[in-house]
Amino acid sequence: MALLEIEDLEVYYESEDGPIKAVDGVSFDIDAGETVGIVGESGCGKSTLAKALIGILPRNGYVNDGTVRFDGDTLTAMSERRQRELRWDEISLIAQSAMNALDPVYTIREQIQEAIDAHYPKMGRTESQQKIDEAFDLVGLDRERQTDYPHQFSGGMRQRAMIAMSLVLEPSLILADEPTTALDVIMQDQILKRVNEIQRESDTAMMVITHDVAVVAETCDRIVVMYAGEIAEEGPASDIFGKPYHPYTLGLKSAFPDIRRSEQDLVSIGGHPPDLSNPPSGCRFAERCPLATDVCRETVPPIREHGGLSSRCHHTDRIDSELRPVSDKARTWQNVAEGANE
Ligand SMILES: Nc1ncnc2c1ncn2[C@@H]1O[C@H](COP(=O)(O)OP(=O)(O)OP(=O)(O)O)[C@@H](O)[C@H]1O
Repeated sequence: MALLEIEDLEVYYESEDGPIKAVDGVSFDIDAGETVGIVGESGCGKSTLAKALIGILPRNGYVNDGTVRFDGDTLTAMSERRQRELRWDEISLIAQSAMNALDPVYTIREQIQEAIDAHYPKMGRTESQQKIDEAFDLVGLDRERQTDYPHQFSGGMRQRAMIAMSLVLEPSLILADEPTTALDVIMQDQILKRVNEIQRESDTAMMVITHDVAVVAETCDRIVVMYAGEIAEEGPASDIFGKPYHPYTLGLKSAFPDIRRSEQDLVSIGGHPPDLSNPPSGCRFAERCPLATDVCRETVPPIREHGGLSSRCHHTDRIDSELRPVSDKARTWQNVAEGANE
């Protein structure tokens, strides 16, 4: 049994134009100790998915259908109170705004101590101090800085402190929503690798949410690529980055600079994701896809398997010959938006 099982999950937002289908029929599992990356452009439903998993959707958001099981318990059938308890005990969120979540009037140590007190009210001071020291060591922060206030920390250090705070509580699952957005690339890489090591030592599962595929390339075991509320493609990280079979993944991959290659076109996928209150009836990516034909615009694509990959595309058989060779050229993606392949 997987630690987290998501089955046909639908998470919608109420709006004047009808429900916004931010997550629309998403299914995947995360095993204990596994790191799964959720990637996709802004607005594809990544944060909504994370918020639904731990029951912190905004007032107009709701789980329309589907189930989420955590360690065998069905989260989607639980009261919000029970979900909250579980969230504190077992699932920890490192949110986009984590860096700013520290309270300016308390020292870092006091804030971590408070989190420990809330979770483990019976733990003595010596043990909790030991845990804080260990957590500081793990994220590479100097123990002597525990008595600093947040403003004495740089952005990167504040983020490390937040990660230390979530690790001290020993969750079984860490949800990291754009955990390193505000940091430079080298720092991002260092922190994620460190969290990765810690997580492997303790068998903690992790779900990393990001729009930057490079961030998750080395740290994740498996990648789920989301587009317009659906899973476009999923599979082992090595295949997703090495040889994906969904046009969107190819575009996304080319849109991020590869530091190992010196000469590279700056690629951006032309056009915009569809309106999620009225998504297209066929493939949601068709309008921006260089391979799209009539069948894509009319019929929901089947899920095709290529090795370990599952790709929701009508034309996976044309990827190798037609798209892969030109996927890193800017014009491949620009022409579509300009209607050149109609
Ligand atoms: N409170 C809300 N009310 C209505 N629609 C919302 C709300 N929050 C998000 N949405 C919509 O739901 C869709 C998915 O948004 P979500 O924030 O989950 O995407 P995302 O992939 O996490 O984007 P980002 O990377 O920018 O955070 C978008 O179309 C967004 O406009």
